[in-house]
Amino acid sequence: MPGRDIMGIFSCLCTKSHDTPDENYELKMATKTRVVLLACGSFNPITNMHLRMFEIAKDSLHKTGRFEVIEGIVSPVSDGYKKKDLEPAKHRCEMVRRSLKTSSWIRLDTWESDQDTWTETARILAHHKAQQDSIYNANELRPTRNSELPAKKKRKTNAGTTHVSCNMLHNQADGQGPVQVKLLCGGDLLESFAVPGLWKPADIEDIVRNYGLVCITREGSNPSRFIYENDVLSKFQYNIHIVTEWITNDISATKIRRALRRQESVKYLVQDAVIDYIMKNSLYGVEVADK
Ligand SMILES: Nc1ncnc2c1ncn2[C@@H]1O[C@H](COP(=O)(O)OP(=O)(O)OP(=O)(O)O)[C@@H](O)[C@H]1O
Ligand SMILES: NC(=O)c1ccc[n+]([C@@H]2O[C@H](COP(=O)(O)O)[C@@H](O)[C@H]2O)c1
Ligand SMILES: [Zn+2]
Repeated sequence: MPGRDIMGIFSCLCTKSHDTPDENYELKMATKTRVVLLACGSFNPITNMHLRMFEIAKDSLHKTGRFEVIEGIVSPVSDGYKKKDLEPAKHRCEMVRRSLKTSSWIRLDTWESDQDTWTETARILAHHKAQQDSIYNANELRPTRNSELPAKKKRKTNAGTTHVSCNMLHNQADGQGPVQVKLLCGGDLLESFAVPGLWKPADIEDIVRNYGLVCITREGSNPSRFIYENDVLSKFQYNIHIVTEWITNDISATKIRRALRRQESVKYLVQDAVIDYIMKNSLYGVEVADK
């Protein structure tokens, strides 16, 4: 008789009994989904608000009691994005790297910025999901060929069939399920989904259906209303986590670049290590006094 998993979603034919909740049932129900937060953007340059975004999102996901955020990834867009005033990726990445020196859980990933051409965000998510899955498979899944299973666990399967789905089921039930990679963004990025021709409808659906979004409110955006007005986003609303940032801070990279161009201070708006780097490399039109 097919087993019944604790969430009522999966079933399998293995020897483990799913029919009666075991003594670890409550524990299993409390098991958290591990999440990697992926932020895509220009980071031109990275600001304190980009960094805050990760902290706010992590707190909010943890408060649900359902998620454990295990890593944050900053993925700067490649030079192929060709946005106005975009500094070369090597500079943007170096500023990200330096600004993350004080974080124990957020890291720079240069896979996207290393590409010669611009890459759609759905492809970036797919890349990082594949990375996570390969770690998961190597460390935890360890697919067992049916022939290697202990005799009492052998089942009638096609000879040599890999016992993956069943192992996966148990790993999930044991809380060791695959890591989810969610797109972390501000309200403006979410609302850019409505800009004609900017995002493929299939990519939008892929992102919200297969990955999930964590969206931080931002001055001038109303993510809840935006989702309400969009059929696809409404359908997958369960996979979109909106976080209201009450300590509002309207830092934007555009404003930072403007201030720098005008030789105004940006101290306490971006990390000191980033300011140092901007000064040393005369980025964003900064004129260095002793030059
Ligand atoms: N103040 C903020 N509040 C919430 N989200 C933000 C904020 N600043 C940036 N983000 C988010 O960070 C991600 C990367 O954004 P991006 O690099 O475009 O920064 P930006 O400040 O919007 O820069 P620019 O002004 O050059 O567009 C996006 O998802 C964006 O919505
Ligand atoms: N179709 C898409 O996948 C698509 C379209 C527009 C922007 N984006 C991404 O959104 C981010 C926007 O960053 P900016 O706000 O700095 O332009 C970038 O990472 C960019 O690659 C993706
Ligand atoms: Zn932006």
